[in-house]
Amino acid sequence: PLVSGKVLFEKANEYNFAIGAFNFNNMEFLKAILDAAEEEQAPVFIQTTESAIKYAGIEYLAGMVHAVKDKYSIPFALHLDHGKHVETILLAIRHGYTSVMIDYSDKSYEENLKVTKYVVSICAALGISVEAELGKLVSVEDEVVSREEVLVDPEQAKEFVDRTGIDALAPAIGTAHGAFKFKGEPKLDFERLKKVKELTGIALVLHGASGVYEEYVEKINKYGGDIKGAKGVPDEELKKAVELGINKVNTDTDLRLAFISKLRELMALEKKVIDPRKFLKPAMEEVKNIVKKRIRLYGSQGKA
Ligand SMILES: O=C(COP(=O)(O)O)NO
Ligand SMILES: [Ca+2]
Ligand code: NA
Ligand SMILES: [Zn+2]
Repeated sequence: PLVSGKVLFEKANEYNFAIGAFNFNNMEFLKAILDAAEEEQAPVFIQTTESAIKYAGIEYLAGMVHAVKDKYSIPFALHLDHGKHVETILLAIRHGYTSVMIDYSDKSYEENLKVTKYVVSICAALGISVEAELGKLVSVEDEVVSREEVLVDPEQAKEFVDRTGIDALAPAIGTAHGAFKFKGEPKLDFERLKKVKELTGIALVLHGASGVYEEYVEKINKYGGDIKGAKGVPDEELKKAVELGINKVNTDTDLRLAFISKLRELMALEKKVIDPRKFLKPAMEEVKNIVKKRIRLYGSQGKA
């Protein structure tokens, strides 16, 4: 059933595992994610960004979720990912979202604090969980920016959590969105993550966490794509981040790579097909497979 993100954050934080937060913007991805989670008996966050809402319309996205919510035995939250505008937060609440992220990490600390407090005051009354972010999601290649400038400051995180009352915090520790996370070797600031957990004790969220697996990158390049140099967070690093206190792992790029690699392959090989379902169904299966793999990596299988 559809539940508040609060119960998911609390359980993952208490039992020290992570819950997958998988992005969707259409029926195929939504069905693949929920079917995978049901088969793994794992709780999940299903989440939409503001651009997903622009693409499909919130009525379609929220409507599909509410239509199927009682078909699944696992608890799952419908989460607004990277809510950059309070208006979007309010729209999501009106459409039955059960968790929201207010992302003011690109604004001043004071601005982030003020708006986050306001969102918490609304959501707390409604039993809706609130996630916020501190620091910037940019891959920290030393020559580009100094780590201090962009990564989360653990002391500041402590004050931010105490003054806002958020349910979960996304601390920037060196990851970045998309398929090109690192130029050199992947580098997550585990010391910083450890300090944030010790000081705040709350549920933590890792953004830009996709693994960007070689098999999908190669397949995309083989069948007409060109994403050479794509690199993500290695499984071992991800596991270490979960051990150090990450409780929600945002996963978007891995699902895209799985879907597109299968789509490109079939588009290249099946020259007589004109029924989209002949391509979309196998592509959905690929998404389901990668979601199951990531659920197991996060340690949340069987934790429904
Ligand atoms: O942080 C993410 C997704 O990150 P990836 O691009 O690594 O899947 N969504 O909010
Ligand atoms: Ca951000
Ligand atoms: Na989020
Ligand atoms: Zn993100």
